[in-house]
Amino acid sequence: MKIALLPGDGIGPEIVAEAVKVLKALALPLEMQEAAVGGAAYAACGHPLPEATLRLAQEADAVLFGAVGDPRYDQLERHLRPEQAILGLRKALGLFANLRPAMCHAPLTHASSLKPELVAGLDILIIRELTGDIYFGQPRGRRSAPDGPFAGSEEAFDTMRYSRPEIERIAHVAFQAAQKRQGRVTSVDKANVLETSQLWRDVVCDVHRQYPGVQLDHMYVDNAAMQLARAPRQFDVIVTGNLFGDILSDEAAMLTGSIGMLPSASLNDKKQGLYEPSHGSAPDIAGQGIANPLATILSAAMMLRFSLNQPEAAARIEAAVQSVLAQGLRTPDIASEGTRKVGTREMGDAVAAALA
Ligand SMILES: NC(=O)C1=CN([C@@H]2O[C@H](COP(=O)(O)OP(=O)(O)OC[C@H]3O[C@@H](n4cnc5c(N)ncnc54)[C@H](O)[C@@H]3O)[C@@H](O)[C@H]2O)C=CC1
Ligand SMILES: CC(C)CC(=O)C(=O)O
Ligand SMILES: [Mg+2]
Repeated sequence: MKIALLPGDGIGPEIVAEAVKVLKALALPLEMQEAAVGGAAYAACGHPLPEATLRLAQEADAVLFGAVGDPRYDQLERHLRPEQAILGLRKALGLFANLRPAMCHAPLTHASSLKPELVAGLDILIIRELTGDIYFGQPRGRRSAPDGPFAGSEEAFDTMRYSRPEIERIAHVAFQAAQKRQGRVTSVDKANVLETSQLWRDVVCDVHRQYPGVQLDHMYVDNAAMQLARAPRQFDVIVTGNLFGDILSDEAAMLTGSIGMLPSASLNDKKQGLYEPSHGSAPDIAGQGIANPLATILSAAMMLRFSLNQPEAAARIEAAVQSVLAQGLRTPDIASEGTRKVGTREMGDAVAAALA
C-alpha cells in the first residue's frame, strides 16, 4: 500500500509526523514516500505543486496531507501561493467529495464552544463538494470596472458555477452516506438569491427520487450557520457546495472542541483519496510543538478505511484516540481544568502506545 506523504507548511510537518508514528505502530505493509508541497516546495523549486509531487500523489494509493500556507508568500501571485497546491491536487486527482465528520467525543463535551448538553453524542457528516464552485469557476480576474457607479475603478471578480453532473455526483455521495447513518440529508444552499443554488436544489431533489428511504430537507446557508450553533444535533448529513462547506465545517469543528479535532477525506470516483485535517497551517503556533495532531491521526484512520481497505486498523486508531482522551491527555486547544496538558509529540506517542 503506497502512501504519499505531503506535510507542507507551518504545523503540517509536526502533525503529519505524529500520524506517521501511529501508522508505523500498526505494523502494516505501508510504503510511505514524502514530497515537498506548498510554501516548502515553492522555496525549494519555485512552484507550490512540483511535477514530481503531483506524480507521487497520482501514483499512490492514498495521500496523507498536512497543510499549506505561509504568510511569507501571501503577496505572491495567486497561482504561486502555497494554497494553490491543495486546490491543484484536488482538481488533478478529481477529489470532488470531501467528507468531514464532526463528532464530539464524550470526554470533550466540556471543550466544545456549546453547552455540553447541546453536543453530547454529536455526530454530523458534512459532505462538501470540492472541485467546483467559486474556488475554481472561470472567468475570474481583475480589471477596470466596465459599468456601474464605480465604472473605471479597479475591480476583481470570481465566478460561482455548478453543472448538473457535478451536483448529481455529490448528491449521490450524500444520500448513500445517509443510508448508512440516520437516513437524513440537509442540503445547504442560498437558493433565495443565487442561480447556482437554484440549480443545486433542483438537482438534489431530482437525485433524491432514487433514495425514497432518505429524508431530505433544504436550508439556506445563513440559517444553517445559526442552526449549527443553536441545535447541532438536528443534523445527520449536510451536503453543500465548496465555499459554504469550507465555512460551515470550520464552524462545526468548534462544536467538537477544536479545529484540531476535525479530520477529512477527499475522494474521487475510484475511492482514491487525499486525507488531511480540516484546518490550515496555523502559522501562529507553528514550531512550538503544541498543535493538536488528532485531526491528522483521525484522517489517517479514514485513509485506512476508505482507500486502503483496512477497516480494523482504522478502528484501532479511533479507539486509541478515544482512550487517550479518556485518560485526560489534552493539547492546549482542548485543555480544561483537571486534564493533563501535553504537546504534539506526547499526544502522538500516547495514541501509538494506546493501539490495542
Ligand atoms: N488545506 C489546507 O492546507 C488549508 C490551508 N489554509 C491556510 O493556512 C494558513 C493559516 O490559515 P488560518 O486562516 O489561520 O487557519 P488555520 O486553520 O491554519 O488556523 C486557525 C486557528 O486555528 C488554530 N489551529 C489550527 N489547527 C490547529 C491544531 N491542529 N491545533 C491547535 N490549533 C490549531 C490556529 O492556531 C489558528 O489560531 C493560511 O495560509 C491558509 O490559507 C487554511 C485552511 C486549509
Ligand atoms: C485553500 C483552502 C481552500 C483550503 C481550505 O480552507 C479548506 O479546504 O478547508
Ligand atoms: Mg477551510
